[in-house]
Amino acid sequence: MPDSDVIVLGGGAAGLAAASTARRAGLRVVLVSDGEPGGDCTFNGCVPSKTLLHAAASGMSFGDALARVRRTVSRVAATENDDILRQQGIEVVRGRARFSSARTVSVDGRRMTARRIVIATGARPAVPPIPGLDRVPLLTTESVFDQAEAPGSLAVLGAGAVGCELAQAFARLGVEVTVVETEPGVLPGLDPEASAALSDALTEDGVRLRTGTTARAAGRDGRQVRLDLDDGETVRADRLLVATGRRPDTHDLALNSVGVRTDERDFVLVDRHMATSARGISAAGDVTGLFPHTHGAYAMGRIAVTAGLRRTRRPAFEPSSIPLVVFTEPEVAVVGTAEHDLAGISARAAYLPMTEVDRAITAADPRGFVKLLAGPRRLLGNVGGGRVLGATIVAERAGEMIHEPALAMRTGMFTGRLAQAVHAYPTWSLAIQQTAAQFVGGHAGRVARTIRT
Ligand SMILES: Cc1cc2nc3c(=O)[nH]c(=O)nc-3n(C[C@H](O)[C@H](O)[C@H](O)COP(=O)(O)OP(=O)(O)OC[C@H]3O[C@@H](n4cnc5c(N)ncnc54)[C@H](O)[C@@H]3O)c2cc1C
Ligand SMILES: NC(=O)c1ccc[n+]([C@@H]2O[C@H](COP(=O)([O-])OP(=O)(O)OC[C@H]3O[C@@H](n4cnc5c(N)ncnc54)[C@H](O)[C@@H]3O)[C@@H](O)[C@H]2O)c1
Repeated sequence: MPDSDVIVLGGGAAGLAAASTARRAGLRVVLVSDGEPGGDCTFNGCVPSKTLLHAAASGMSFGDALARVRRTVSRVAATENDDILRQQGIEVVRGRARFSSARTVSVDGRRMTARRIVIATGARPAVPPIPGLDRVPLLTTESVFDQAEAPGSLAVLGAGAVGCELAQAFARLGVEVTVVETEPGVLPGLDPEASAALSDALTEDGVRLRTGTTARAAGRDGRQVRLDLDDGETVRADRLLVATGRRPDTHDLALNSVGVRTDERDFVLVDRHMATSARGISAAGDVTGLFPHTHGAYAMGRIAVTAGLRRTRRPAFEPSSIPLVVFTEPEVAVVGTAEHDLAGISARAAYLPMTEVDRAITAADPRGFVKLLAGPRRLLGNVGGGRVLGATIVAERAGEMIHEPALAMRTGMFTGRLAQAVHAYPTWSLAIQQTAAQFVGGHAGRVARTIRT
């Protein structure tokens, strides 16, 4: 008889979701984590970065902003600590886990068995193999929020979500920021217009953007860090933040020994139900590389447990209608497919600049736009304006506005329905109705255009 029904490895968003879902289903659960419950989101990710952005936007000093970050992290951490988990009936074991067999895990010499095991060990910052980088002091998201004093200048390697959010926050806190990004624009992979709009916003905040180039070498110049770029330029800064993506935390789990397959970057391979290649072992969250955001990790953690309990109608992870938000100002929010990924589908795009949205005008920040993409439904074609395939929004409140198109996608709603639903005036969300109206007639002289692929 195994010691428990489920062992969850990792106490981040995915692990906490898996453990509480299993507990609610009446299962005996052990949560093993070598870090505090809450994981990256609470301690190194969403919570400190959003607090820092907010503090920087409200004009706080560097010292006050960092103090606020520490207080906020403690407050959030207090809602999910070991005691609270134990009160829910979850056994918490602190330490680093390793598989001994497909049903056995060892933690510091203690062996535990279970019917099912969920791997939710997350990811860590990945440092690229740039010559000299291993010999300079560098910050990652695991150390950037611990700085006691403001650096005079900061070089940021990578302009993904971390690079853009933290570049804006530090620039607003009075730090001279230079961002170096290999790809031609910031937030590569997203709609190029969103990337351009965010580049403009970061530049307005005083961030120097060096895109389409990378560091070929790193070194020190006195007390400063030096990056020699491919294009011949040299960037010097007091501190260097490496924000070039993540690698899964799988290296010492002994996954091979239990038949859990990983991809070429060591992310755990799973099916739609979060099952790995080894029977009885599931995985969830950043360790799968599927949708590296807290709400995705949480959804995967729940599915990893519930799918294992059912033989029919097993829940599946569907990232295609889950939104993501980059919390810069303006915010960038995305759901579904981007226009450049619509090859082979006869689709239409509707576009509304925020300069034509009264709420944005009254807020004196008409930066950004709403773009909705819609395509024909099977049998019904473009009747009712077609179904929503994706949305990109750049706006002060884009992170709130994106949930309407996300819900439309999730429920297979026609764009005509979004256009028919009377929205309150003057809200940011009214822009969604006005954009959707372009698929079924038009709005203020604008009509949806056919996308040429
Ligand atoms: C700066 C930053 C900002 C972010 N902002 C956002 C945001 O605004 N919104 C959003 O949705 N997402 C954001 N993210 C992403 C989000 O933080 C992650 O997607 C999320 O934390 C992933 O959760 P997880 O449970 O998969 O992994 P983690 O939170 O990394 O948890 C994994 C846990 O497992 C433990 N562990 C690892 N190996 C072992 C082992 N062998 N044995 C025992 N325990 C182990 C680790 O210590 C850790 O506690 C941000 C990330 C960063 C870095
Ligand atoms: N708001 C959010 O939801 C949010 C915020 C922050 C982070 N996150 C998540 O955290 C994770 C880490 O974020 P991230 O921004 O570090 O990773 P990322 O993968 O999103 O972006 C990394 C960027 O670094 C660039 N890059 C890679 N190597 C480089 C090099 N040698 N020189 C210059 N540029 C280089 C890439 O082209 C890319 O643009 C991601 O999964 C992200 O989704 C989410």
